[in-house]
Amino acid sequence: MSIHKEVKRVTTHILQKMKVDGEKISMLTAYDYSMARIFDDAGVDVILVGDSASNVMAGHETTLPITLDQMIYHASSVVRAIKRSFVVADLPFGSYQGNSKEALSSAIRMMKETGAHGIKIEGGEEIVESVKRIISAGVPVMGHLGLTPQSIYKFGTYAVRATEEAEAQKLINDALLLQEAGCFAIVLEKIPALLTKKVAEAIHIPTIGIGAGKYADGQVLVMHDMLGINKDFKPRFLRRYLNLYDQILEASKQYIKDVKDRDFPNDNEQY
Ligand SMILES: Nc1nc(=O)c2c([nH]1)NC[C@@H]1CN(c3ccc(C(=O)N[C@@H](CCC(=O)O)C(=O)O)cc3)CN21
Ligand SMILES: CC(C)C(=O)C(=O)O
Ligand SMILES: [Mg+2]
Repeated sequence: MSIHKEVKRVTTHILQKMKVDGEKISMLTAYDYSMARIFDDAGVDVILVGDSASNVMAGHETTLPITLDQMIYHASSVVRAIKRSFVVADLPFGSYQGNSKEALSSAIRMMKETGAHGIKIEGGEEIVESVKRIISAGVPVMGHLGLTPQSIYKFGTYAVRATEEAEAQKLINDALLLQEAGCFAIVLEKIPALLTKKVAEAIHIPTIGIGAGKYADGQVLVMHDMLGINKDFKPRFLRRYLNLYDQILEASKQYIKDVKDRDFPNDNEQY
């Protein structure tokens, strides 16, 4: 037995209890071992291995190009760092939309090859059958409604979603269907705060918002955005906790200067 204090791992039951108790859920994205280790240490409840890796790790314009193999590489790296947080991995575009059997085999690959604790897929009514099939295999599923980046070309913009009554009604209905299908939580992305309030009150599972306002049961941000590594991404919903771009830029410039000036390494930094 370990001599270290055992940490209580976050489970879907604990996340459910947090909603009931009114304790807000914290979620951040991570894509690698070193960052996941810091977030787990900090006590973040959920770590999302987002397909935003396609943007922030690989430099693609959208989330569409990232593959299941690449997501598995990121998720397995994150899981190796975790002691307490609940790890959710996005299934990427093209790995689940075909049919529920394909969705199940992608979810099983993700769970088997990474050790993640659950998966997230985007969509409502159209993915309900897949959600049910994945959950019946024992895999916790997180839903994702509102701005769903994998269908960006269907909408054409990253503008706020569900501002019209019909779209808002559809979103509430989708949330109810995902709950009924067995999802343990739902991400709500870039929708009006008052619609988030309605959804959060209409369902008993936690809602986790990004650009969805204060009434969500939890919040998620992409790590590069909240740490200020992403210089040009500043939507109104984003709060920056550091300006790492500038700090890393200055540190790199200092290193370059020290090398050029023969300042590094000094006598103590060599053998
Ligand atoms: N770095 C990063 N952060 C994210 O939050 C994120 C990703 N990447 N990649 C996948 C999706 C895409 N997401 C997005 C993308 C754009 C906006 C956004 O508000 N964009 C514009 C407004 C565009 C418009 O109104 O038409 C902005 O203000 O920057 C929000 C979330 C969220 N996800
Ligand atoms: C923005 C969050 C919710 C996400 O899906 C991602 O990072 O891929
Ligand atoms: Mg995503």
